[in-house]
Amino acid sequence: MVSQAGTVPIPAPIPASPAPGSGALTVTGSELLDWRRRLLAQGGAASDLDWLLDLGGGLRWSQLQSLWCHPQATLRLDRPLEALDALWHRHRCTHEPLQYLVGRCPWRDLELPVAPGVLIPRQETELMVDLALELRREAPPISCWADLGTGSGCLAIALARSLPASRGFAVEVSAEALPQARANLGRWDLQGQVSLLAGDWWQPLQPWWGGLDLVLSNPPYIPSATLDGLEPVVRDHEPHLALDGGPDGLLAIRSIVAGAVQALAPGGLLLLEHHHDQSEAVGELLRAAGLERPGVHPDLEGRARFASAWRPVAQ
Ligand SMILES: C[S@@+](CC[C@H](N)C(=O)[O-])C[C@H]1O[C@@H](n2cnc3c(N)ncnc32)[C@H](O)[C@@H]1O
Repeated sequence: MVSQAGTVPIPAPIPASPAPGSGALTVTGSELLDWRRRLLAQGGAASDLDWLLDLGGGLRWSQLQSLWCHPQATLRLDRPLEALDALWHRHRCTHEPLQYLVGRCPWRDLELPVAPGVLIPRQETELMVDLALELRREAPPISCWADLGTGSGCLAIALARSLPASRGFAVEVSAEALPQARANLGRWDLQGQVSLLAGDWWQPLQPWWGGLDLVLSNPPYIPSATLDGLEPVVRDHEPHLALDGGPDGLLAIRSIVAGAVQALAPGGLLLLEHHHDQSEAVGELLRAAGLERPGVHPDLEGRARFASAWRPVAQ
């Protein structure tokens, strides 16, 4: 929308990382559209560049669209075009994910700080929180839960915000991810509600074994041999500890499922994300471990991407 004064209102504040480079923060619509045209002529996807303009420059997509009709409007960016240019160039040359370059990733209703060494939270994972709450709708209230392999802390933060009266645990083994998860939990003021525990899957949760009403995990599940075939933006920059699920992709899932009967509370729920072709194998692991009512849940494209199962109440 263009204001009376002909200035496109840029909503505030991208919590600004200091803008690299120098240059004017105020540009006209036509300057910006020329700049965009020039960059795209050199290659790259328009959707990626517009993402950078949004998250890196503070220019929402709808505001960009309005410039086609109002190229004379002036607007204020969070970073000068020279700095955005430099980030785009770096992304195109090195395949570094834009999320790492701007230091943030939109996920559910959050803008999560992310950095190399931490998995960039994925869209499909957004579904896990609502799925878990829906599955538990008829069950007793959740008082204690855990997120295994918390990475940026995305699932733990979203779950804690949805269940403010609960106690949560976020487990992570990566020395690079732990400080990011700690900072992100602090950013949403959740340190008192969610304890961040360093270690291997269930091990740091030992004092709470038998008392966890809900455990979520998006573990590494990509078969090792497949990693080389991933897009360079993922393969060369995201942490393999977060991706590599061993020879058949099920190494981490096996460990998590194996500990679930002991660690979940009676009647507790385990919910896992997995690769699109692992649904059957994960279901078998859940049944073989003594969990009951295994469930298969689709992502937004209808592919089976989540598995759930319950610890029997009487055991
Ligand atoms: C696929 S990522 C998920 C991160 C985050 N939960 C998300 O959904 O974006 C898997 C996470 O598990 C962590 N991880 C790998 N092995 C682990 C282990 N043995 N114990 C605890 N966490 C582990 C990785 O460091 C990574 O952060």
